[in-house]
Amino acid sequence: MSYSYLDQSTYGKDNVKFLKVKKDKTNPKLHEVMEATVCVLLKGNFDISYTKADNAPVVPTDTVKNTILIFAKKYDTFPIEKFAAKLALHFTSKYSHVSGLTVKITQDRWVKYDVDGKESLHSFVHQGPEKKITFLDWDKKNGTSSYSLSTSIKDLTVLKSTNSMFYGYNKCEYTTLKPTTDRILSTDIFATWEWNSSKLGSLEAVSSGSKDSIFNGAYHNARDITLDIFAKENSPSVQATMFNMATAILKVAPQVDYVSYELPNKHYFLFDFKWFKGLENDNELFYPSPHPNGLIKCRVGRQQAKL
Ligand SMILES: O=c1[nH]c(=O)c2[nH]c(=O)[nH]c2[nH]1
Repeated sequence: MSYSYLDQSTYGKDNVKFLKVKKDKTNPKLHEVMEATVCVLLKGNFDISYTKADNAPVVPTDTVKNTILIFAKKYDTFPIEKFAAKLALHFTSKYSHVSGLTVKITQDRWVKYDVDGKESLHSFVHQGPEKKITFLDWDKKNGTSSYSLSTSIKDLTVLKSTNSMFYGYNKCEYTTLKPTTDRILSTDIFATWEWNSSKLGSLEAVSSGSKDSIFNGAYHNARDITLDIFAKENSPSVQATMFNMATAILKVAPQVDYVSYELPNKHYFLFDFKWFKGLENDNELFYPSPHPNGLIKCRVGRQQAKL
């Protein structure tokens, strides 16, 4: 009897990068670029490669990389949720011992800019660290209508210079924070919406493109709602604001079951100049305090209708 056993395993290729130019000869306005980073990790019966040093079942990670790039060339990569489903169906049907997989695709944000008052047909500005991410986790045994799929916006950095408050919190002998009705609020938005696979449709339907408008609509709605509420609300706290954002997204995305936010509270502290000839500071001069930062998370679901 051996001392150990293989409890879990998965493997594949991470950081597979490509830039795809989507050309449309009939309508040059539809010309787009996608820069993406893909991670595909296979699940299945690869046990002997770990326990017996037998590589017979191993689909090399190099093959996984080549497949991702060939598929990116041959098929539409927009939206990334569809491309993830396409890859998932391929790896699980091509190799019978692959029982499932995870696919993560991270898309850079390249946006066309205006030249002479008109949107350029082919020149883009990179929007910094902001990303769109999709994550698919699927086990073949559950059938193609049962999978776990989510989409996120990550690292969208925002700041508002007023209309943010924080007061009424618990106070004890450790509390030094002063309540405020006017502070800086800044965060790196990380929002995730989790799809209900039975409402969305099978992986075949997702990979066929018939759900593209649902994915595109949810992404644009989630981004707009996040930025809109951030700007419009006189925020009582990060907690209350993120809950309102999540609720608003659930209202417009019926195929989504949960919306999560993970928001650092990137503090900017008012500098006290009173020591300098009593100089007043009317919420004008702050110093960024990158650490420690608050970190506030929530996952919001839809209330079941009461019978
Ligand atoms: O919006 C906030 N939520 C908190 O929980 C918190 N805690 C803190 O010190 N400042 C803030 N701000």
